[in-house]
Amino acid sequence: MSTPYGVADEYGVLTDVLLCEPDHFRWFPANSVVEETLRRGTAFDLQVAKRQHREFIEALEGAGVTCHFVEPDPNLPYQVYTRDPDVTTPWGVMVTQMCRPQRVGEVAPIVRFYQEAGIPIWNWITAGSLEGGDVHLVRPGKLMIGYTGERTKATAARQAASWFEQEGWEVRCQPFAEHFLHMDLLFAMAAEGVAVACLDVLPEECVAWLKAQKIELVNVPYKAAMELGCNVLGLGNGKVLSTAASSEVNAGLRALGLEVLDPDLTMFTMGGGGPRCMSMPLRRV
Ligand SMILES: NC(=O)NCCC[C@H](N)C(=O)O
Repeated sequence: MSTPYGVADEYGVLTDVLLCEPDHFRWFPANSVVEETLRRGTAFDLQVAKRQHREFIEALEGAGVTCHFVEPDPNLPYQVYTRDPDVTTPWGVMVTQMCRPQRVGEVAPIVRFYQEAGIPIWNWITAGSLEGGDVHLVRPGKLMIGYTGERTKATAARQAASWFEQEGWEVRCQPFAEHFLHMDLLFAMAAEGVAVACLDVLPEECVAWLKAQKIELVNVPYKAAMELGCNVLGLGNGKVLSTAASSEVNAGLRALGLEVLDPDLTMFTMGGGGPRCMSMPLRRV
């Protein structure tokens, strides 16, 4: 690796991560999860969100991860989901292209962060929108990009795929239904060769491809997936960051011998994003 930053998979020991404080976080209808939250009339509470985000940081720091922060911008209510405007690769950052008008501006503080940190920009998506929640480095050399045609367009998925393929990677571009927002509502790596997956929904050919990569899948039922049960963050060293509400998923991961950290993150999961959406790994070893 030519720089001290870079990520080739989702389970090497996480040393550095990019977050954003939820100073300007609020819910607005942007996806099926938050639409359901609003339909139920659940009250948003910024103080609770701030307290939960602090617990999230404490869990990461307790696991030895250094947290870096992008500058919060009052115009960007979903900036806390740092997964989406960028993807760290072994060669530098791939800056993505956000779909929703309310999130397009996230590119500015993200790029400013990388420039100031001296982390190189490797590539920049130009072929339509692509959001980081759809990009999964399942093993070094094996990438899956989900696309619904909404948040991530097929053209943009192919553009990203071509850059990874030029580096010798195998890339699977996987279509799925728009209702599920990002692939990381249905699937995420938890540890080497272990992922959580909503088998009710993931297309069969996708499940077959993951199994061919020798990935064991911990099933997450539909209802739990819509509560962000799949949205875990692998920390390496046998640790995984999930949430307190995902008790069945956590039990499944513990049964495989993994240590599960489970802060309460309901203010964020009810907005459509969990631990994976709220973090962009900058370096794994
Ligand atoms: N990777 C993710 O799934 N990110 C969550 C984004 C949630 C945010 N409320 C959005 O709709 O864009």
